[in-house]
Amino acid sequence: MTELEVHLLYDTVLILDFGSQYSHLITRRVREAGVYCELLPCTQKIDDLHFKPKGIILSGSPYSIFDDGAPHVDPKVFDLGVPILGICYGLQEIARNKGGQIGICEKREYGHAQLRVIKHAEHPFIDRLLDGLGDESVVWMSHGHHLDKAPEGFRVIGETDASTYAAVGHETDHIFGIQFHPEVTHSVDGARVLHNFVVDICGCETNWTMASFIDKEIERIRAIVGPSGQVVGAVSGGVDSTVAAKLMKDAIGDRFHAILVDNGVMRLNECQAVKEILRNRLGINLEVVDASDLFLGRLAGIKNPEKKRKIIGNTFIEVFEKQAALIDERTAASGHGKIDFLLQGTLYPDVIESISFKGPSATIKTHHNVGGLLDDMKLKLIEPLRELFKDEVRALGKLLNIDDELVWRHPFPGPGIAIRILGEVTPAQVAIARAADYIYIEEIKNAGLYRQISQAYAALLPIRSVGVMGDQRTYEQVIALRAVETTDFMTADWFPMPYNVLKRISNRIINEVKGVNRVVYDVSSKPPSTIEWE
Ligand SMILES: Nc1ncnc2c1ncn2[C@@H]1O[C@H](COP(=O)(O)OP(=O)(O)OP(=O)(O)O)[C@@H](O)[C@H]1O
Ligand SMILES: O=c1[nH]c(=O)c2[nH+]cn([C@@H]3O[C@H](COP(=O)(O)O)[C@@H](O)[C@H]3O)c2[nH]1
Ligand SMILES: NC(=O)CC[C@H](N)C(=O)O
Ligand SMILES: [Mg+2]
Repeated sequence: MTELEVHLLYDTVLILDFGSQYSHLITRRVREAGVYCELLPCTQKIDDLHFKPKGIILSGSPYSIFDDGAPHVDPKVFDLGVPILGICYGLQEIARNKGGQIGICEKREYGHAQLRVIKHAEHPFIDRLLDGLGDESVVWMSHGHHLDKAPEGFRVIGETDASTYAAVGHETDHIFGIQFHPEVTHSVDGARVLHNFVVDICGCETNWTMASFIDKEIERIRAIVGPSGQVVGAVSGGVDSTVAAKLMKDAIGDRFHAILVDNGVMRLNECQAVKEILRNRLGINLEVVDASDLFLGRLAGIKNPEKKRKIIGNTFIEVFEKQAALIDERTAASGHGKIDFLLQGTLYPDVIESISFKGPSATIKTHHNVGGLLDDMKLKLIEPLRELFKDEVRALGKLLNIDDELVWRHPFPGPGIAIRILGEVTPAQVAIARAADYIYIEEIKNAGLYRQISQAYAALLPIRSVGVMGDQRTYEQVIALRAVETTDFMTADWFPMPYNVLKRISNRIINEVKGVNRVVYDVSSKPPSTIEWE
């Protein structure tokens, strides 16, 4: 099946990650240039690579190149004969391998710098990297080491006041290094530099578009599933699983079975709404399996967030397995094969996170994870979105004619409202949290702010406070409103909600939701807080 992998269908640039916090951005910028690329840890052995990249980018790194445990690249990258671009630490790594000299900056350079472009009429290939930048360009620097001497054969193509070797290139080996970071928007012509590298230097075709992806992916799914194979998919109504489901439906029609598990902690009216939207607008026959009693029964008495998450994750698996078996029975006479495949909406950030060369990071939260389904099920995975970022998924959704309402939906976690009710999850608490959340989102939409906010929800706190309503003392619970802005959900800023909107929301929640007499607004960023309260 390897001939169907995406990196064999598109010209692919390989980005080797040395742990910089900007490595994902390099990936984003290259894709924005219309070129497909993949991020792998810098420890990737070239002999184990399943494809030949058209070019390689070495990222920056928080390490000092002189550190004992500093990460290093497989020297075989230099034997592949493809263009290489080193960024910051990546440049230093090139120098280390090619015999240059690296030294410690007298003054750590952090922030903006003026790059002066140096042209070489007699060496036209190296001029390509900074082509179109004019004589000078503002770049962004973040380093404490720099080159004291470039390796043999490298010429300076750009300098700043503090860095003599701000950009270097090798005319015949096609190896380049830059001390600045082209991937951050503070480098004004950064996107142009990366475009120059992947297109004009590596010669990649700029055909990575979501339109071409659709055709290739549908073909790929058909080849994998075969003419009679059947597929089940866990579909939540979230944008990822909806887009994945639409692709699958377009590829194999009614041999795809979408299942939404009602775990009793979905948003108000959510299951029915999702079912109707998916059926009426996308032609996907989604089956809602009501397992709310099972989930709520198992959650009874549980206060610990991690326990809640695990119970919900495991129960999902159980319900899902049972359902797949039922579908097999039901379709036994259809002439279709048995269900062999499980559709997942895994995105590239999930994949990237699990490949870091530093190994897995500390567990902050156990994300309910469909991946867990696999241990017990013999189903093989199909993950059409595995190579995509969330904004690419949204673009894909639009091309697949999925409504804006679905495409721009705020993400909703699998464990749902259970991790937004602090303390014990009971049907009564679910009802309060749901009602408050519904009003909150409705008012955000009324105010025209839904798209500006990346994710918003109401959390129900387990504490009571004193209030006065109709001259009576009340002693009731607190709703905490959360709204964040983020692109990647790894970091997030709290959203500056206009006061008049807050006022309306607070009024409505206190008046309309029984059991709540106080509303507060969460002004914490991630980090150090997280988006969900549990
Ligand atoms: N209630 C549910 N029923 C069936 N599958 C679910 C349910 N909740 C989550 N899933 C599965 O878990 C996967 C991961 O959930 P996740 O919330 O990350 O993605 P999503 O719901 O598709 O999109 P979004 O991130 O926008 O909410 C989903 O793609 C879906 O396959
Ligand atoms: O499908 C999911 N299953 C989970 O278990 C889960 N936990 C958190 N989230 C979502 O992940 C993003 C980051 O959330 P945190 O800042 O709370 O970790 C936010 O978008 C959260 O809603 C989940 N999604
Ligand atoms: N941003 C970077 O890649 C920094 C590389 C290295 N840590 C230095 O300080 O020079
Ligand atoms: Mg979701």
